[in-house]
Amino acid sequence: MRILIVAATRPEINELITTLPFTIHDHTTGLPNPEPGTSPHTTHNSQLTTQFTALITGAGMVPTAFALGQHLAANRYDLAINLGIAGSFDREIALGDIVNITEDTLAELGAEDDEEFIPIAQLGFGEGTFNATYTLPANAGIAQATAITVNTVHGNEASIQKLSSRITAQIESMEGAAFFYACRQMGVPCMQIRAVSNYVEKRNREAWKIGLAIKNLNTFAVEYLKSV
Ligand SMILES: O=C(O)c1cccc(C(=O)CC[C@H]2O[C@@H](n3cnc4c(=O)[nH]cnc43)[C@H](O)[C@@H]2O)c1
Repeated sequence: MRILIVAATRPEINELITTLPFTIHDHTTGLPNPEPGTSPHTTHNSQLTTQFTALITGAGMVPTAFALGQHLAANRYDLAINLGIAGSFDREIALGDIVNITEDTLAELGAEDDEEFIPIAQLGFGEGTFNATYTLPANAGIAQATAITVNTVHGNEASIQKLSSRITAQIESMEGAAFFYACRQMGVPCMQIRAVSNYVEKRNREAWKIGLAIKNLNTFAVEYLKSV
């Protein structure tokens, strides 16, 4: 079995890729890929042979789509998993919690019509919402959530109110929908797991729990990948 882990930044998955044997492709360094000494690794367990590859894309949907398009054109995977931290609109989700994203929307893709927003699908020349094709089993105990993907992290109450009046989502990231899109285009089964580092609110960086979110995300990912 071949599993691809996709992350925006190295710190988000560093514990995972230094705990389990990974082939690493890092688009943020300018160094050769795969990183020397990291390829190939095969983990044997009682049932099957698993190979883990990490693709670090850089933050945002453009770097994610480009890196994935390039990588998936030359490599075959049984499952791709997008791991990262994220913001939450939903205060029922605690900082540090992990969620399994089932649906993700390119929230800014469309047109303004004065005060109204027309989504790309309504304009008739594209799609803005993409879905996971693989989800965690219910006994994993991880809640499912919906998400939006943005170029600009929301940090202004007026723009958050305006967005919330036209779209209902619990989670915000800068890559998720681009990841689902690229996987769909290349026919790769895909899943997205996010750990909440902050609430979507007027920018308040001191309240962000990045360390906690990254720790929880990596603890989950190590255990999950050991079990597959
Ligand atoms: O400052 C640090 O120590 C640090 C370490 C690792 C990663 C970061 C990032 O800022 C990662 C950026 C990444 O996080 C996602 N994210 C997090 N919160 C939000 C949000 O409220 N809205 C949208 N995206 C968010 C995003 O996917 C970025 O790629 C910092």
